[in-house]
Amino acid sequence: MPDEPLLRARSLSVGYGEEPVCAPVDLDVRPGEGVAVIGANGTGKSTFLRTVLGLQEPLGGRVSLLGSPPDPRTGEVRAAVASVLGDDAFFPALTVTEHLLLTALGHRVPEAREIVTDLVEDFGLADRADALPSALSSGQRRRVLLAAAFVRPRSLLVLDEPEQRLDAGMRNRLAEMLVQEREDGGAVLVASHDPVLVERAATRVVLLHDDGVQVLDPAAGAAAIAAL
Ligand SMILES: Nc1ncnc2c1ncn2[C@@H]1O[C@H](COP(=O)(O)OP(=O)(O)OP(=O)(O)O)[C@@H](O)[C@H]1O
Repeated sequence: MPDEPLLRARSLSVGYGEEPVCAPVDLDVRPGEGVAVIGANGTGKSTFLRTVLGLQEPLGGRVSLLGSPPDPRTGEVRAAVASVLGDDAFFPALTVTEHLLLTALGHRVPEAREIVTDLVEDFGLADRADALPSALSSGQRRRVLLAAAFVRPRSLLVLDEPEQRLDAGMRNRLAEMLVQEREDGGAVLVASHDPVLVERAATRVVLLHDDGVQVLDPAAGAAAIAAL
């Protein structure tokens, strides 16, 4: 279907057991859009992201990713959807550069070495390029995980609180990268507590509550974060 969004949720209820963690969500995410999901701690942002990625079952309603029920195992989803959630998994004997090269080569990125070198620079890791994960700070490990999402082809980028453990300079650069992503026709879905990131990178904001879901413009979304 030509008008099919990358992601569509209709009355999507997410949670654990029988218990929804927030009100049902309606959402479409299309190329060129940046959607930020905001809300107080425990309102279901991560649960929502995991559900739309097919990592957990919805409690009710409908969700489609690339036009089908989300399944992270399909080649189509693996090729088009890059995500960084809360997990922190590394090969202990591979350096920063080797992790990024592995990801790039696994996704058949042409000129992988050049792209990895540029991203190592963009993520402020040039002086740690040959370091093993055990020799990185927590913020540097976070940068490697984020760089791995940017090193591979993608139509939809899904990030769960990417600002975590990043300093102010890196948060600003990340916001710029997300704007560029949209301007290049990519789509971004990001859960965040960072008002600056949300105001700059989002085109639309979804505020999760127990009793309802509000759609806000980016400035109102940033103000809502400050008031949580
Ligand atoms: N595996 C689980 N089993 C049962 N309940 C869970 C599980 N994981 C999370 N929860 C609960 O679900 C609710 C939503 O959690 P979630 O992590 O989605 O919130 P969040 O909005 O991402 O929070 P934060 O801003 O703190 O990251 C919370 O009340 C949490 O305690």
